[in-house]
Amino acid sequence: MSEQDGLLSSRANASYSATASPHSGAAEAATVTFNSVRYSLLIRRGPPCCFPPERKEILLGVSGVFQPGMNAVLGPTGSGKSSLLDVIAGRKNPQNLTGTILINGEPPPKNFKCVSGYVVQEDVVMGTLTVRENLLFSAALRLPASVSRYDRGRRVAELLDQLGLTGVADSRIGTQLTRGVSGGERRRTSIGMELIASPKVLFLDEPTTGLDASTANSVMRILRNISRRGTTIIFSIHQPRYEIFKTFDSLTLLSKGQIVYHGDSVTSLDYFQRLGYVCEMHNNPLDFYMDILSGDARPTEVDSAAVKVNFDHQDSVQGWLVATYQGSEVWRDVNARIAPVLEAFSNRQMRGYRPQSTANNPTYQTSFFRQLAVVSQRATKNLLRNPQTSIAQLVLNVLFSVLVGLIYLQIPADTISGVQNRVGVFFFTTMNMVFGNMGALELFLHERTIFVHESVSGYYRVSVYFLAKVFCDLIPMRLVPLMLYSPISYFMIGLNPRLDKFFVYFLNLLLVSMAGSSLAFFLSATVSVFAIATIFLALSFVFMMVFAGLLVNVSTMGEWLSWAKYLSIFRYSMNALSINEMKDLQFCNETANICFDLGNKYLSDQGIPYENEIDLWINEIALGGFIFGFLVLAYVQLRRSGKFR
Ligand SMILES: Nc1ncnc2c1ncn2[C@@H]1O[C@H](COP(=O)(O)OP(=O)(O)OP(=O)(O)O)[C@@H](O)[C@H]1O
Repeated sequence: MSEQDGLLSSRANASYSATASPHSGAAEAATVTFNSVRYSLLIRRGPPCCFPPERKEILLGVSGVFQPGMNAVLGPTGSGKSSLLDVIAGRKNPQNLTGTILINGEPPPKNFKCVSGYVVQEDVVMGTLTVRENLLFSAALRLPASVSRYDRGRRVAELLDQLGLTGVADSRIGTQLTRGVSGGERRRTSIGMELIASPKVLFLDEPTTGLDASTANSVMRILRNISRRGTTIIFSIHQPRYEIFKTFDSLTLLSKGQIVYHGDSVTSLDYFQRLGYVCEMHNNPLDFYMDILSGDARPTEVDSAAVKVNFDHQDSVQGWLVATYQGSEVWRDVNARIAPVLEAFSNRQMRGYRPQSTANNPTYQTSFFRQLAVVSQRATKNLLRNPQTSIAQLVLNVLFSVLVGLIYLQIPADTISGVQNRVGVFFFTTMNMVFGNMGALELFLHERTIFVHESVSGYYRVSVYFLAKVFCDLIPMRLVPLMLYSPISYFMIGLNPRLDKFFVYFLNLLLVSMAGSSLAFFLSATVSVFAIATIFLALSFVFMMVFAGLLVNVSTMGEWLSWAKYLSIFRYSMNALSINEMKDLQFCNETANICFDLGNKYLSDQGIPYENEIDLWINEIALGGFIFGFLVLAYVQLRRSGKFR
């Protein structure tokens, strides 16, 4: 078996079987074996023209075994702790990986990301929901559909109790604007969301970062209790205190992507003592290890192998520590545990064994429609508990409709101002509909970390999140305000009183508003910095506005530039509104008592086709095309961002 095959067949196949845990009381447990895992990335240091991409090695052939219990991964910042966790958890692009990862001697199943738990460093709990609601959300999506609502509630109550969260179960988590539960309670909620489905392997990326010493201690004690029920807990951690060190079963020390120690945490002190490093009595061993890795601590007795080491030079110390570890008893012991597992797997493969395909196994615990219901419910709750933006949108629309109604109040169809006022009102209204959508940029940007985490962890399909978010935005933020804006403005202005004309006006405003917001959704799913997304959106709108037909007559534009009119949602909207109102409209000079066919003349002068019924609808179809196109692009971008961490 090639190493590549071993690891990456892991992605392709197999459900993973359970073996008895070395820990008492564990009915099912998982032992993670990894061998020669290399992870590298192509990094570009400048513009593609001048800087070819360079390969950066992040993990340089690391091997080890994580058993049920508390497995700590430590190392200086940038040593590759998070990368190691992500790689084992199947959250990195397999194209950048080589090596073997086995769970209980089998390649991890394709849906390993969904059946294991991963608590990320960032906050990924919904701030507007309570602690209990967040856990219920996870339970509704991560437990099989066959588990009843009652049982889900019970499981959540059990977890709240286990994590010491019962007292704050009905408190909101809190957002940037409103204070909620404490940092420790928030972190425990994140852990609870991952524990819902009782994963056999739980990964935690720096679970104590940002917590005070006693909260960090209580989080680690909880994790230790969970590990004693047979869960393999693998976590990275930064400079924990001694109390926390005592909760570890195994310790992995990483330095620049290489392992300098992987074994029992208790005997780690003896190991370093044998290298000549003596930890003073009151020194925290983990602080001491960090000092060793950085070269700040020196062996008190330097043996012959270490004579050539330049202890003033970190790379020299690191190279010596790695080499010493690879020649040590500790490594031989690790290797003795890895080798039979690899051999057994390789023998099975040679005998023609192919891991059971999971291609037909459901990756998600729940159906598309159930996911849609649960995610939409959360999005609606979020909106109702954070109503400022939707109320502002509604109020602004009413204010603008009254304003535009007062400015253009009951416009007459006279020869002097009739055409100008109508064109003015269409431009103003279209501009209002398009620029009123700048807020839609928040849609995917705001919750990106939560979405990436939940999508990678298999809470729901990307399409579910996309549909839930889009509908929960379009209905309250675009459709409802428009239902007030359209009748107020239309009838105050005094446009054609025919009901069918009003409906075309309403439909057109809805389409142009949706087209503008769809472009905003696309940018929101593509760009991760709000300010940059705003600049792109504003520039696109201004570009489209120039070709609307009011600021410049597009029929007189040079051919080299006139194609741009087809990219303007302003133009389609202006054309449709103009045809709807002006076609066959007579403009009269009351003093001379004479009427002119100025409506048709205006349309002809602007090069707007209007004679056939379809001429109006082509504009609405084009707006529909923009909506569809931008939504598809937004979905594709969302899929891309929700694949790997
Ligand atoms: N996507 C990436 N692009 C560029 N460099 C990366 C990327 N991911 C990781 N690295 C680099 O790989 C190295 C290891 O990163 P990793 O996040 O795994 O370290 P870490 O030990 O977890 O650090 P920290 O303790 O600061 O979280 C770092 O030098 C980091 O800059």
